[in-house]
Amino acid sequence: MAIRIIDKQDKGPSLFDEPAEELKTPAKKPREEAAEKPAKEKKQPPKPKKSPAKTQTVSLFDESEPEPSAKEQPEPAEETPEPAAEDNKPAAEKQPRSKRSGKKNGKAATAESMAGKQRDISISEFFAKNRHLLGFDNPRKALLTTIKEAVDNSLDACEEAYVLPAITVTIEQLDENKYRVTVMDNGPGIVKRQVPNIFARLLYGSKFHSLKMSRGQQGIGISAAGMYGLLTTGEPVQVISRTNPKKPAYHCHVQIDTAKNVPDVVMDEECDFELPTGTKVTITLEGRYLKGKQSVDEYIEQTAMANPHVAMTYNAPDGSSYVYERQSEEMPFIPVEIKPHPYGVELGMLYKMARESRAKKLPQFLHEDFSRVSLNLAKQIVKDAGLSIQLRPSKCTLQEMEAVHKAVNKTKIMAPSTDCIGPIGEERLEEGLKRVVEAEFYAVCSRKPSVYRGNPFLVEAALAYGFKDNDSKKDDDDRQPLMQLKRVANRVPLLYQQSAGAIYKAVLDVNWRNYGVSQSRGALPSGPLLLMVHIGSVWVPFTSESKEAVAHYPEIIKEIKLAVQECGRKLGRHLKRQRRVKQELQKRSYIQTYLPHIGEALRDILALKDNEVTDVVEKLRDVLERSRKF
Ligand SMILES: Nc1ncnc2c1ncn2[C@@H]1O[C@H](COP(=O)(O)OP(=O)(O)OP(=O)(O)O)[C@@H](O)[C@H]1O
Repeated sequence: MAIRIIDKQDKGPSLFDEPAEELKTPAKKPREEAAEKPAKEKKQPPKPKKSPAKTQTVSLFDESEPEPSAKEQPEPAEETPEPAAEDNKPAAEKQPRSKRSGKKNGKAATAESMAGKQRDISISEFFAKNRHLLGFDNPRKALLTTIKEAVDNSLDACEEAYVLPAITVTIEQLDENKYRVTVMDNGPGIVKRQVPNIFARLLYGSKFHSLKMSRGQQGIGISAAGMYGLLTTGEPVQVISRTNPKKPAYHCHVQIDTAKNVPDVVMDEECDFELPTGTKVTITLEGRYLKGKQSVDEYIEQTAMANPHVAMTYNAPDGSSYVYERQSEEMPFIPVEIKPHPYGVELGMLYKMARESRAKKLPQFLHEDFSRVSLNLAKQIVKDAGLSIQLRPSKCTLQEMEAVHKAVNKTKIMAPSTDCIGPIGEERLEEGLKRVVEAEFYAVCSRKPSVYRGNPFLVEAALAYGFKDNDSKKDDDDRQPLMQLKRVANRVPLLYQQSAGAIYKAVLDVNWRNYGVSQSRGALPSGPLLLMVHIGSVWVPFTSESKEAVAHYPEIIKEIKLAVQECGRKLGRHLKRQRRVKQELQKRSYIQTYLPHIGEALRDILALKDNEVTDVVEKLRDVLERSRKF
C-alpha cells in the first residue's frame, strides 16, 4: 500500500517513522543549520493558497529496517547453553529454529538490542497508526468525522461567545476519492498565535479541563481531521479566522509534524474575510460521499434538529444545497463551569486534590473544591469521618482521606447544579421529535441530573409511536420493523457503533413487553417506534476517542433505563387505553347490529306501533352513544 506525502524540501517532515535528524523542515530548522544553508533554501516568502509542489510515493510499511548495529548484535548462538534434553536430538534439530527451517527469520533480540529500540512514541504517531480510534477507519466515515469535528467546534465556539450560530458546510469532490471540506462559522474567531496548535497539534484544546457541557472535550478532533487529510492527500489544513471586525483576517496553511506532535506553518498572511468575526477551515482528504444512513446528510439533518437555534447551509458534493432556517431566535441554555461533585470522586483523586489544596482546614477544602458542599455540611462530613476540623488537607494521610471518602458517601448531598448541563427540555424534545416524525403518540422524560465518577450528567428520552416511515418497511413475512434508536450526546447525534454503547444496552434491558410492545430476546422492541435518548454531561464517557458510543457506567445505564421506562409507562397506558377503546367499539358495534332486532322483539311482546319501535331504538342508540367512555 502506498500513499503520497509532501516533498520534504517543500513541506517539512515526512509523516513516517524516519529518524528525527532526517526530518528537514525549513521553517523549524535550528538556527545554525539554517545559517549554513544557501539563502534560496531558507523559508520562502508566503504565497497564498499554496498547494503541494511535489509529491513522492512512500511505502506505508517500513521495508528498510536498518541492520542492527554491532552493539545491538545478539549473542552468538554457540554461547547460549542448550538445555540438556536437546543433547539427545539429531544434529539438525539442535540448531536454532530459524536455521532448521532454512528461513531468515531475523535474529533473537537481547535486552540490550531491545533497549536500543525503546523510545518515546509521539501521540500523533500513535493516532496516525490508529486512526480508526478517532473515527477515520474508512473514507466514508472519515468524511463524516471531519465535518462533524469542524461543525461541533463551530457550534461550541458560537455558543461560548453567546452568538447565534450561522454555519456553512461545503463539500467539493475533486476526484474519485478526493474531497475538499469547508466549514465556516460566525463565531468569535481564533487568535493568530493559537491557530497552528489548534489545527495541527493533537491534545490541544480549551475544553478538556473545564467541567461544563460542550460538544468537544478532548482537544483531538479537528487536528486529527487535519492529520488524516495530510496523510491521505498531502495537503495542509487551510484556516482563515478573524477575531476583530476592524482588523484583517489571519490566513494560514498548517500541517502536523507527526513525529513531534507540533504544528508546521507552511504559509501565513493577512487577508480579507466575508464575516466580521468567525472561522473558515478547509481540509482536503480522501473520502467517500454516500447518501442514506450514517451519511453526512443524516448528520447535518439531525444536528439541525437537535439545535433549533442554528442557521445552517449545506452544499453537498452532488450539487444540491440544503438550507436549515433558524427555528428559534433564543440562545439555548449556556452551561456554566462548575466544580466536581463529591459523590463518585474516587479515593485517589480525593487524596490528590487534598494534597494539592491550599485550604488551611479540611472543611474549607471540601467546601471550596467541590460543588454543593456548604461549610456546615463539610464540618459534619469531617466529624463523621472521626477527624479534627483543624486538620490541614495538604498534610492529610491516605487513611484520613479514606475516612473522609467514606463519610462523603454516607452523607446526603444535594444533587449537582444543573447550570453545568443544558438539558434540551421536555417541550423542545417533543417539538424536535414532531419535526422528524408525525406520530399518533409522543412521550418525553427529562431526568434530574445525577453523578458518575464525580461528573454530573443527565438523561432525556423522547418516544414516538405509531407513524409511517419509509426507512422501516415491514419485512416480507410482515414482521414489525425494529424500533429506530437515535442517540445524542451533548446535542451531537451519534451515528456509529449503536450496539456498543450504554444507551443500546439500557434500552435492551428494559422489558418492553410490560408496556404492551413486542420484543424478542436480546433485541430492540419492534413496532412503529422511534426513541431518542440524549445524554448531557460535563464529560461524556465515550468508549473511544472517536466519540461514537457512551461507556457502560452503571449510573448512566440506570438513568437511561429510568428515563426510557418513564416513556415506556406512558406508552403502555396509551396502548392499554387504545386496546380498551377497541374492545368497547367492538361490543358497541355488536349491540348496534342487534338494535333493530330488539325493536322487532319489543313490537311483538308489547304490541308497539312502528313509530314507537323507531322511538325506542333511537333512544337505545342514544344511550349507547352517551355512555361512551372515550
Ligand atoms: N471554529 C472555531 N472557533 C473557535 N475556536 C475553535 C474553533 N475550532 C476549534 N476551536 C478551539 O480549538 C480547540 C481544539 O479543537 P478540537 O476539535 O481539536 O478539540 P475539542 O473540540 O476541544 O475536543 P474534541 O477532540 O472532543 O473534539 C477547541 O477546544 C476550541 O477552543
